Amino acid sequence: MASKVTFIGAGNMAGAIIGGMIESGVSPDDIMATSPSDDILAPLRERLSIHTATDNAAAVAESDVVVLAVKPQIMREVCEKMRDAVQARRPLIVSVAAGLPAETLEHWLGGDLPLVRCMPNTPALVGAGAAGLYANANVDDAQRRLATELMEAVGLVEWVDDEALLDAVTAVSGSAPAYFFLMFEAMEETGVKLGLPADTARRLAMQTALGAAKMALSSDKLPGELKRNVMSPGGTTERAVEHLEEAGLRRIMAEAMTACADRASEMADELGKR
Ligand SMILES: NC(=O)C1=CN([C@@H]2O[C@H](COP(=O)(O)OP(=O)(O)OC[C@H]3O[C@@H](n4cnc5c(N)ncnc54)[C@H](OP(=O)(O)O)[C@@H]3O)[C@@H](O)[C@H]2O)C=CC1
Ligand SMILES: O=C(O)[C@@H]1CCC=N1
Repeated sequence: MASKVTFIGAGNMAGAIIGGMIESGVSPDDIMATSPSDDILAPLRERLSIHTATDNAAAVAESDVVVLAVKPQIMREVCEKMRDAVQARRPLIVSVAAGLPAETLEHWLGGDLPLVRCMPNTPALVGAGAAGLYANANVDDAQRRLATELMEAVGLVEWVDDEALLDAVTAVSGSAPAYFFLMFEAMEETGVKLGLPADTARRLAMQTALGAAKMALSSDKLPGELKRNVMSPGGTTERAVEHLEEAGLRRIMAEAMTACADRASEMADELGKR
């Protein structure tokens, strides 16, 4: 990727994407990150050799792609302060913020801009991210390819035609690493109660999740069949899976994921007013 990409905000999500980009071979010379605090930027300069700046408008002036990666709560102020620089340069805008609608972001930045909304996740850091992308009507084919190239450097990319579906993507993948991390905590705790050392239980649980995901991704069988293949009749897995089903795991997942998607749309109502 020869385009100059600037990340406005250098926190968890931007750090994960930048780390994954460099790991995949993108030149650090093409990457810039901004933050009000040089304490956050100094390690990025030293560890990753990327460019950094504390002035968002100055950074935008040299960019082909501007990734908005600050918290949704401060996005309006951040966008309005760099509006003139954005309008002068007219880069492709990529927002990773949960909830905030494309039309609102475009308006805060002065209007009539090519803007891609992206819902990534933090496994981007290890090249195993999953992202949903939506393009507004100003994005041309070359810019769509550019956004795809940016996010494919750090994982899977799925485009959606309906912006509202990004709330579903948030529930299925954006927030979902946390569901699995919670599961690892629970499995480790129980492994310890059953007598294993904590680090042994943790490693076994994590390796099993990795193996199950790899196997499901490479298999032509659906997850239900792979699950049944582990469940010997009258055996141990059957007992565990019956317990999970009776305890309502599917209902709990449905409620949690619906709450997640609802929160994204609530955030659009709370924070996304023009
Ligand atoms: N974390 C995740 O898993 C995911 C997050 N997202 C989205 O990514 C965005 C960022 O989230 P996340 O990385 O978790 O948040 P973080 O708080 O980790 O990162 C945001 C960064 O922006 C910095 N910042 C604050 N003000 C400015 C400013 N004026 N200019 C530049 N930078 C500024 C903050 O600095 P300081 O702390 O000093 O204020 C902080 O380092 C959010 O919109 C979120 O919805 C999307 C998908 C997944
Ligand atoms: O929790 C959040 O709001 C952000 C968006 C998706 C993951 N983290």
